[in-house]
Amino acid sequence: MINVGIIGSTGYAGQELVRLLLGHKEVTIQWYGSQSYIDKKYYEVYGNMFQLVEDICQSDNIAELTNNVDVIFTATPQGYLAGLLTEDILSKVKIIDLSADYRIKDVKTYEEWYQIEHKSKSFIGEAVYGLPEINREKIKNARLIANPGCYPTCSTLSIYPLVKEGVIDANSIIIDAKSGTSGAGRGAKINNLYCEVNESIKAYGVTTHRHTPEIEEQLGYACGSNISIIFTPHLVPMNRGILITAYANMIKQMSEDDIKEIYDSYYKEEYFVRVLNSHVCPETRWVKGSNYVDVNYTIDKRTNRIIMMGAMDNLVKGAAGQAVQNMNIMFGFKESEGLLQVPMFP
Ligand SMILES: NC(=O)C1=CN([C@@H]2O[C@H](COP(=O)(O)OP(=O)(O)OC[C@H]3O[C@@H](n4cnc5c(N)ncnc54)[C@H](OP(=O)(O)O)[C@@H]3O)[C@@H](O)[C@H]2O)C=CC1
Ligand SMILES: CC(=O)N[C@@H](CCC(=O)OP(=O)(O)O)C(=O)O
Repeated sequence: MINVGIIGSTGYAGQELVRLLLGHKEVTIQWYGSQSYIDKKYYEVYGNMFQLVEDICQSDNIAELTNNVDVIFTATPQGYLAGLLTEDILSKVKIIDLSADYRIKDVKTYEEWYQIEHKSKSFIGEAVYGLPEINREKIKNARLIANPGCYPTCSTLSIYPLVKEGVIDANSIIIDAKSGTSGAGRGAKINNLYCEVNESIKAYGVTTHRHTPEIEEQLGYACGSNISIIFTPHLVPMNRGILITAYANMIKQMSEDDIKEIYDSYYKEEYFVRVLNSHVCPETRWVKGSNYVDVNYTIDKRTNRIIMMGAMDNLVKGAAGQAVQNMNIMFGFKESEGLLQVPMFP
């Protein structure tokens, strides 16, 4: 058994970590960290935890936490972990950070897109980008995991094999993405009120969304050069879910069967990536509450483009589920431990 602390346990990603870890055989949650609910019972913040969690929310005393747990999840705003991380902390405990603090290797790019100064640049090089399907070996021995963003997880897993195999021109990629509102967190913001979101759909962060450089970096590794893509997210009136539809020019002529072989070769051993049957389009409703990413593609022969699609739950594979998957790999547990939830429908 290992002991776990969650800083930011009262946010949407944090509560999803609690939900998943309560069903994990190898884990005890020792620390329910919070900023606004200190000394309140956790179930008073999240009623679904009534009679399941008796613990109270605690302040983020990282020194005490470090001495009492084996791994800390930080499900906190951008810049929080970077502001307090030290070698002393990392020498005692493993950290899985759900924010973007250590995802982008080039600090200038990070500071430009996030508009904040990075407070602990020296750890950026060491952090491992926690996308198990691509970086599993590096994750095994990591002390610090940069858990990928929600849109980047869905986008990278949907597109990566075709960039890596040189089937598409990576610079021609256009990603149209949609997210449910839990992606924006639990904090009160006018833009996320019911009347502002319900029965409407809008693009946001057009040309400026901070996930653009993260996706470019990961797909850039696949093709071995710096790339520029277009990434446009949309906010849709649903609680959970991300759908991406990506377009790119084909530079290798291949049949749909050939493409299928490529996807299968990358993902047939990957429990959490489901390559759907021919021409079945991924849907958020078929992955909700689970750690699956459903992917598929179609060739548009008229334009010589390929359309790649992916769907997943932003709070599970897009955040907490992926974080637990990373923890399982780091501690040598079965990778799917605590993550076998069947998608919930309706
Ligand atoms: N929501 C999503 O789909 C995804 C989120 N993430 C990332 O996870 C992180 C958390 O996101 P999310 O759960 O949505 O956000 P929320 O706003 O729902 O939660 C934020 C959490 O951080 C705590 N917190 C806020 N400010 C501070 C602070 N200054 N010091 C310590 N704790 C603080 C809050 O405490 P309290 O509640 O007590 O105020 C809360 O527990 C972010 O970095 C986000 O980018 C990653 C992938 C997907
Ligand atoms: C709908 C919505 O607002 N989504 C958030 C992305 C989700 C998130 O929290 O960002 P990370 O995945 O980088 O941690 C956004 O666009 O900023």
